[in-house]
Amino acid sequence: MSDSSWTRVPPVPTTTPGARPAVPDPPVHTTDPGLLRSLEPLLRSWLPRQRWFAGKGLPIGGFRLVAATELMPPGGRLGPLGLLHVLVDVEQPGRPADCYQLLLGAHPLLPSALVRTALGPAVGGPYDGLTLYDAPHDPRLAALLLERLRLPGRTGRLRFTTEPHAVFPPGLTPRVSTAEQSNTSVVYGDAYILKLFRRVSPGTNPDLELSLALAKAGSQRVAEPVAWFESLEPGPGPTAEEPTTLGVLQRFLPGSSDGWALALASVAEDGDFRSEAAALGRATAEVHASLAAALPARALDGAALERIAAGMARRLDETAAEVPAVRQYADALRSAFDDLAKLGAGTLPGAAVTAQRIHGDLHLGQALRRPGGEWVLIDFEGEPARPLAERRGAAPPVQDVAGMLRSFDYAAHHSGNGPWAARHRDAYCTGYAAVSGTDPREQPVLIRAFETDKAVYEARYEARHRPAWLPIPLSALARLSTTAPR
Ligand SMILES: Nc1ncnc2c1ncn2[C@@H]1O[C@H](COP(=O)(O)OP(=O)(O)O)[C@@H](O)[C@H]1O
Ligand SMILES: O=P(O)(O)O[C@H]1O[C@H](CO)[C@@H](O[C@H]2O[C@H](CO)[C@@H](O)[C@H](O)[C@H]2O)[C@H](O)[C@H]1O
Repeated sequence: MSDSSWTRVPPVPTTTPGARPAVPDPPVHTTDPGLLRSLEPLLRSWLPRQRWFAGKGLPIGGFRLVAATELMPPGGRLGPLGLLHVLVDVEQPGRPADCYQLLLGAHPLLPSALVRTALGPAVGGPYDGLTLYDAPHDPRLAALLLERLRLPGRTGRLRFTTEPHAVFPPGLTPRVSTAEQSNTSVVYGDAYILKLFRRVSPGTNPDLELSLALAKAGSQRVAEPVAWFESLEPGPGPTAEEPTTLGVLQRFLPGSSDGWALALASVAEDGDFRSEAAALGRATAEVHASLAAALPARALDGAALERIAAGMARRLDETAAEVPAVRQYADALRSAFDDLAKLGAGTLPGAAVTAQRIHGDLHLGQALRRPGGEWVLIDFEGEPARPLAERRGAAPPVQDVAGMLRSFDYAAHHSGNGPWAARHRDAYCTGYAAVSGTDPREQPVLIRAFETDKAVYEARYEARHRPAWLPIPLSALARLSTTAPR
């Protein structure tokens, strides 16, 4: 992203529901090195404590202010009343700089409800003497963000887009979602949910791209995006001209339960969740069909399959180097990827494989069951650890199926009921096959390779974030290392 800038903008005008007044004239950009100097000591201590901070355990080398923009309430003035929007690059040894989105409030004296969200008092710079805190937790500033989202247009280098039919009623009470998350979400009056991406990559986030494509195709399997905002700061590489997605406001699905919670409840009572699992399989296949129709899809040639297999083998090697417990299985697991490459080379038989846009990180927690029983898929971001270009590429849909099969295994092993997994994995595949016409169980080489790749990813994820859960993917790797495809 480009030179540092600090943007102070005029107040957002008051609006009435449905009205779309123009956004004020372009604001003034100023460079203020004092701002970064005052933020630095606070960020050094606060950032590593955030769940979404990717570089945990590594020292922070330095910061680079990408952009700072102050959003103002109607009639507001700078300082305690505004919301400071910051994009900052964080440099750490051994990894490319990560760009984080911060939304900060500043106040001389924090109310007790906000104390735990404090970064600390700023010393020097434009906020000297004010305590900075995480703005999404402040209902006043969260409401200000929603107010800004209802007005399409630019504020500095931030661009706000609103779907023409979206009408936000006034007075929606904001609350930060307590779900364990990679990002931060604010729920407004059980009507909308605003997901604020924390670690941002230049370009369009697939969560916006895919849920918008599905909604525009009339799919009922997605929560419709109604507004979003982006940074117009140019980024490096091929997406330099594309805006960077920062936040997406979607319809909230009240009364829905996530698949992980439902599955855990079923495992605990050794219950029968098979009709729900089959419905989820059907929903997955419907989403795949809609994505294949809306966005490019193609048949994969042998060389492409061999490249996919090589990528899986590389990730296995990287994971074995990072997670010692994986090493004992590595040689045996490589056979899964060798078989996939042989499928590509034509020395193992198998049906043609297509690639298309997919969910990319499908698991039970990414499926919401509405009160009427219909499943909706959320969070189309892909695996957060993969580069954006890879997450936006086409991939075989069996990758999503494998992700969900892993999730049934997770739910069962989490509560020590292995047989539950087998029954529900079968039911999910039956549902998927009924709609797609392709039964994943009849593609043993493909499913074993993708399941292995996912379990390898999970081993690294758990080692980094939840070491106590590492035995779950390890037990899958043990199974997959001895299971030849059926
Ligand atoms: N449209 C929605 N309606 C209701 N709840 C939602 C909706 N979208 C997300 N959620 C809730 O918010 C949680 C986090 O959303 P998600 O998109 O998975 O964020 P993250 O990428 O940060 O993990 C979900 O587990 C779900 O409980
Ligand atoms: O939902 P996220 O996009 O943050 O996905 C990441 O975190 C998930 C855990 O919250 C992780 O999923 C793994 O644990 C789940 C149970 O908590 C399980 O259902 C999944 O099958 C398992 O992969 C996901 O891998 C990670 O990308």
